[in-house]
Amino acid sequence: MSSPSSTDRRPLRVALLGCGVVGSQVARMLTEHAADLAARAGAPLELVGVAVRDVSVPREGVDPALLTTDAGPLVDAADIVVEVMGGDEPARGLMLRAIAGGAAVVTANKALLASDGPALYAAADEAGVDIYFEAAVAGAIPIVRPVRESLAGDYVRKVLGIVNGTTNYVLDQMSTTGLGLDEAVAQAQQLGYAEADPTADVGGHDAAAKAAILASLAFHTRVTLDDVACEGITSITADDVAWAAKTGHVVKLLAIAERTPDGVSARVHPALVPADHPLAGVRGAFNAVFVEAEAAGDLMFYGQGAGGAPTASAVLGDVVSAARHRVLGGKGPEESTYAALPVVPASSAITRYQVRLLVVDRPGVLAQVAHLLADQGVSIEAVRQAPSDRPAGVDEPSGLAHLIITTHTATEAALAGTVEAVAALDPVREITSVLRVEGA
Ligand SMILES: NC(=O)c1ccc[n+]([C@@H]2O[C@H](COP(=O)([O-])OP(=O)(O)OC[C@H]3O[C@@H](n4cnc5c(N)ncnc54)[C@H](O)[C@@H]3O)[C@@H](O)[C@H]2O)c1
Ligand SMILES: N[C@@H](CCO)C(=O)O
Ligand code: NA
Repeated sequence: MSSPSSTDRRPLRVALLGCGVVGSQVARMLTEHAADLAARAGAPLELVGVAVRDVSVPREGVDPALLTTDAGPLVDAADIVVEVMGGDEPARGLMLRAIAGGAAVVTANKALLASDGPALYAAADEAGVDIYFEAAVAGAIPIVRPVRESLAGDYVRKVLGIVNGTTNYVLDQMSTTGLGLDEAVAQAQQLGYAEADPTADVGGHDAAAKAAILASLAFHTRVTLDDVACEGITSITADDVAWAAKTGHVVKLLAIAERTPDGVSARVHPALVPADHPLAGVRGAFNAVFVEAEAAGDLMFYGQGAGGAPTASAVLGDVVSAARHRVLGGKGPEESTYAALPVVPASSAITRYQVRLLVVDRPGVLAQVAHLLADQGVSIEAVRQAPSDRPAGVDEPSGLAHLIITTHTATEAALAGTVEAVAALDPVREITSVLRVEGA
């Protein structure tokens, strides 16, 4: 007797929570690709309802009869619940309700996963249902599944990610077209990359949520948003971007998850990336995640990390995985926290600094700065001096010069302390900028 074909099987009921940038594309693809999705999943995927705030808003390609403001009963009737409404509540309560009712959950909600993921994972494990979240980190780019499954036999040492499309777009526009921060953010909003509140992008919090998720997966350790030291791009100036180019670097907002001698470090900050590093070539709103693993070596995952259709691609991949388990049995991976490594504070992270100083341009100044760094145990990799166009003052007749010092690696705490000491030196007029260097 032949096995039943995918179309003979009972349809799996899919409930969609949210029909915005991502949800509208999930709805479109579920409808347009129904036959292929049924064949791949092993059963038809039937969109049974779409929860929205306002049913009177027309949604192109979505049957208005499917729209509802009452998400609870929709969730109760579903086999697979797709949460793309974002925010904390009601998303959290609805996902827990779905799990308690035995439905699989697919979510793109990195903010919620990074703060409250453990409660959701525990509920899913207890109920024996799948919770998938590929779209939560770097949109379309397969990175959750590769780290969770493909690299499960290896040891990840470090993850360096450009995981926020909005800020990468902004930094790229600043360096190529001279566009200002606010203007570039407005463009990213129009293109559907930015969060509902773009300060989550610009302030680094969106990337920090993704760093927490990546660190948890890579190091089999529970890392939440509170563990991630976070700096955004608001202090990056046109000068920083221009000096980066002059010293052979590009400014990128990086999410970093790293195995250190004492545990695990997770942080987000702007950094100078050498122009020949693969991450330096990631332009516009594109994302990339660079993974250094013990046996695999260096890997880079690249593609569209934001936008409706790309993010919907990741969501639907997860829907198909969950559907296959419904049809064939089995279950996706559970939360893995067995290593339980200590999460170390950002001050003990090992990094390098590039410090730009404005100094009095007279003999011996460079030696004085170099001496102080040596005293503090920070070794210098490169020094560059350039004249400043700032007019000379009475006490500095020979004028001022820029001094750009790139250090070798040291702890964040040692480097920060050294910068403070340098700032107090007599010939130092100003610390113009301090940026970390990563990827070298
Ligand atoms: N836009 C992207 O590029 C992108 C990429 C990856 C992940 N995400 C994540 O996907 C999720 C959705 O993002 P988006 O850009 O589609 O957002 P959006 O603001 O465009 O859409 C949200 C939708 O959810 C609905 N909604 C919100 N609160 C609701 C409530 N209380 N009841 C009923 N409906 C409600 C809204 O009406 C809207 O239809 C977020 O978690 C976001 O972080 C977005
Ligand atoms: N606002 C996010 C969306 C993807 O998570 C970004 O700009 O990358
Ligand atoms: Na992804």
